[in-house]
Amino acid sequence: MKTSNSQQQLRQALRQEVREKRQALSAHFQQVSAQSLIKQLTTLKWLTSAKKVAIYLANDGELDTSPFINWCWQHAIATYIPVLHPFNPGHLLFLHYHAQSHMKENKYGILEPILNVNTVCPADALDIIFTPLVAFDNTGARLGMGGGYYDRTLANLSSDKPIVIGLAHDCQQLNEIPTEAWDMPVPHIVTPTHHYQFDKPQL
Ligand SMILES: Nc1nc2c(c(=O)[nH]1)N(C=O)[C@@H](CNc1ccc(C(=O)N[C@@H](CCC(=O)O)C(=O)O)cc1)CN2
Ligand SMILES: Nc1ncnc2c1ncn2[C@@H]1O[C@H](COP(=O)(O)OP(=O)(O)OP(=O)(O)O)[C@@H](O)[C@H]1O
Repeated sequence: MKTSNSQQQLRQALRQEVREKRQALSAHFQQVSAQSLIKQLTTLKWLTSAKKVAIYLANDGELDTSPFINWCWQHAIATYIPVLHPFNPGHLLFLHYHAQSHMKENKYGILEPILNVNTVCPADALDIIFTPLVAFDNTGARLGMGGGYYDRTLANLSSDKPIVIGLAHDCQQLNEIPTEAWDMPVPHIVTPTHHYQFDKPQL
């Protein structure tokens, strides 16, 4: 797909700016934010009936999800973590993640469970997909790390079943993200202080 170089440069500059902001957050702020995130998420009605959720392990100053993952385990909710697809570049698999999971670093230095086809969950079979993101705006536009992994995952969902919820620090909100045709907006963003809900655009 053809897109202007200046728009790509702007997106790259916004990514860099927000990544630097979140990398600069203190360990204490990260801890407090992770606890506030649990408070926000546990009020969501979808969590009451959820059995399988996709989540991520924080990297690069992302909002720390580990206390929430523990909360899920205590409430019999199975957690799944993105693993870079071994044969299908740009795609993700979601693998069961539990206290005994054997982990290794992927090419980006992010921990992921060692591949085991028996513990893969198809994205459509998840109840909730919590996505990482670099920046979001007040229309629900989402800018990721630049690999297109979640754009592909969300574009390939064949049902409306998984609820898609982006997770971010408040400082990751921007006034406007210049979007591309392939960008998949998210209907919900949860931060430590807010739950933003975006309406589907009218066709
Ligand atoms: N915690 C977490 N896990 C995740 C994601 C994420 O955003 N956060 N992803 C969401 O998609 C996928 C990984 N996507 C990523 C894409 C680019 C880079 C990255 O660091 N890119 C470098 C260039 C690295 C290289 O190519 O050598 C860069 O942009 O500087 C990291 C993760 C799957 N797992
Ligand atoms: N559904 C798709 N099918 C094919 N290519 C795609 C799709 N979605 C995104 N891409 C490609 O992926 C590349 C990266 O896209 P983009 O910069 O928007 O990623 P991102 O949203 O920042 O990353 P992520 O989704 O992993 O968080 C682009 O070259 C884009 O063309």
